[in-house]
Amino acid sequence: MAAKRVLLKLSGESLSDGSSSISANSLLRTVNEIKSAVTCSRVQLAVVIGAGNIWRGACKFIERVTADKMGMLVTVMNSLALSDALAKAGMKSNLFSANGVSGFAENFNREKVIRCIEQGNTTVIFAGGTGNPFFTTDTTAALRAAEIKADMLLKATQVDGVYSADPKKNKDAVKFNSLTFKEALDKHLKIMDYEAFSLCMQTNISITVFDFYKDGNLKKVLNGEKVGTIVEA
Ligand SMILES: Nc1ncnc2c1ncn2[C@@H]1O[C@H](COP(=O)(O)OP(=O)(O)OP(=O)(O)O)[C@@H](O)[C@H]1O
Ligand SMILES: O=c1ccn([C@@H]2O[C@H](COP(=O)(O)O)[C@@H](O)[C@H]2O)c(=O)[nH]1
Repeated sequence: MAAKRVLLKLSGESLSDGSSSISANSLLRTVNEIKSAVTCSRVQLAVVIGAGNIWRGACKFIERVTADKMGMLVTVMNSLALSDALAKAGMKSNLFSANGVSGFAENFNREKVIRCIEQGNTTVIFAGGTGNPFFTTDTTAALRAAEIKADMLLKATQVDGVYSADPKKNKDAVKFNSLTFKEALDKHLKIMDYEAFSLCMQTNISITVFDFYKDGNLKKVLNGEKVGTIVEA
């Protein structure tokens, strides 16, 4: 059976314990979840990590474009942390960044990335967002998934799937086991932004939204078990 090519979107919070933005324990847990999942399944893994643990891109004294650049830079920091923690756990990774962050990461180059993924035995990490302001790392994940022709996008988050409304704000929200891209877009479900859903719809890459904080869930998703919510055509 051919290896599945998977784009895993981690939130910045996966590196944080709440009191410190990047905590050793959270990094270790995240890496252990990845390691135990990839060692038990045939998978070519690429990762995009958000910046919500450090920067959310808003401040009245900072222009939106500047704030967005800061957010993209934070994803470089988080990616560097993840890359080192993977290395400590004995896992190889290759870090590519949008825009030049010379000396910190290699520039994103699609052909090189695909060669790297095909050689296997590495986790490719995409830093620096799309390289453009006004976007998010969810959209980055959808974009990179399309560029590398991923089979699926996994959104690792703090909720156990897609709900009719934000379950953290609405106790009556109802969970979907599955839904179509069109439904997700029409219902304005804010678990991911419009651009990310729309790009995955155009490229026919399914999205699985699952609770990353339940131990073993990533492994279950990669092994094809029904976890979370799947959004597909
Ligand atoms: N319809 C919905 N179904 C499920 N969750 C939803 C929905 N609408 C909004 N949410 C919220 O979306 C959040 C998604 O968070 P996500 O994992 O993207 O973290 P983030 O804060 O954006 O991370 P980062 O900025 O680091 O990428 C969930 O915590 C959830 O509360
Ligand atoms: O392509 C991109 C990606 C991200 N940004 C900015 O970075 C922050 C952090 O990303 P999250 O997805 O919210 O974790 C985002 O809010 C934007 O400000 C960007 O401009 N372009």
